[in-house]
Amino acid sequence: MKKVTAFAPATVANVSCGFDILGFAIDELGDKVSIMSNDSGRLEVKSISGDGGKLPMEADKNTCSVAIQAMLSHLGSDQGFDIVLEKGLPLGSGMGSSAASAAAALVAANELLGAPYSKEELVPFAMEAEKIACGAGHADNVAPSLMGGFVLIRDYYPLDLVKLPVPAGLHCTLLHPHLELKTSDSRSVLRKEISLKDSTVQSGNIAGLISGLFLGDFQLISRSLRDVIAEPSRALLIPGFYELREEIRSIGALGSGISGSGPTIFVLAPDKEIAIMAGKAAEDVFEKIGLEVDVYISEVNNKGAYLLEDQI
Ligand SMILES: Nc1ncnc2c1ncn2[C@@H]1O[C@H](COP(=O)(O)OP(=O)(O)OP(=O)(O)O)[C@@H](O)[C@H]1O
Ligand SMILES: N[C@@H](CCO)C(=O)O
Repeated sequence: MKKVTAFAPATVANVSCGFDILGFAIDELGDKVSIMSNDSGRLEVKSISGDGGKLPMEADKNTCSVAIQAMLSHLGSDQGFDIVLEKGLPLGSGMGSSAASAAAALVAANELLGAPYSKEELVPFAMEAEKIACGAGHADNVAPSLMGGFVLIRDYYPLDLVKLPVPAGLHCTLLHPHLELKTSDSRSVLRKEISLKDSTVQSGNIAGLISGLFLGDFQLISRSLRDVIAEPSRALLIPGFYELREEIRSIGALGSGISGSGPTIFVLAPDKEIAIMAGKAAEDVFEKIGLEVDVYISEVNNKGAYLLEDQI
């Protein structure tokens, strides 16, 4: 039996001003999924490691199998698969953990089926899995995890994805304080209505951020990393958030914000040295609060999910 393994990276969704419409991918950190065809005609999650026993094995609850089922239904296929998931991402961290599982599973299963879909075409199937895990079928984790780089979701109905350029030198520091926040809970604290003024401010910033990526203008990117929609409600759930922001700006980073629905904080930096300094600043701030923090430094991953190895 042929076994195919794929890796899909962690992602930073929202990127401050792009609530539900912008995300980017990170290097190295991510989930691995191996898939093998079976004769049962069913999707069977055979094993999960790295999750502390917390994730569901049921095919209708795991994002790997839910995503593959959406793809098979679209193809009109009743092929069965055995699925093995190796979680590399912490749960409820804000690094797109459920999305990485779905993206890796889709890339592996797509390969076994003869690659009928491009990675962009796999995005809607991964969104079906996000509905199960997060309560909303948002694409700002699954699209960059599959496609790599910065991806803008210009519209959901119909889905319209735009891959954006990544300026040379741009680095990201991910700061993961040891707290767990569920995406569904962090979505429930959001205001349902926003004012005309906030809408204007947010539109200016998202337009500025995207222009900054195209122009490679770090100062414009820095001025645009501001969120008046989700951050004011969610920052209250992350101790030290505003104190860290001050430190981050003072060392020359471009800015910081909540990664996805948190509690991970992302920092954008113009080079690796400042990205490392941001990690040290975070360790100091969180030590004072008594919280442990994991620090990951990465360039923006322009490749997205990929096949690891084929075994016969
Ligand atoms: N393979 C999986 N199958 C089912 N549920 C999963 C899987 N991987 C993660 N989850 C769960 O999905 C839920 C949604 O959170 P997830 O872990 O994706 O959020 P996150 O990592 O905080 O990222 P973000 O805030 O960026 O969406 C969590 O309860 C998590 O335990
Ligand atoms: N855009 C989503 C991302 C969750 O990772 C949210 O902010 O809820």
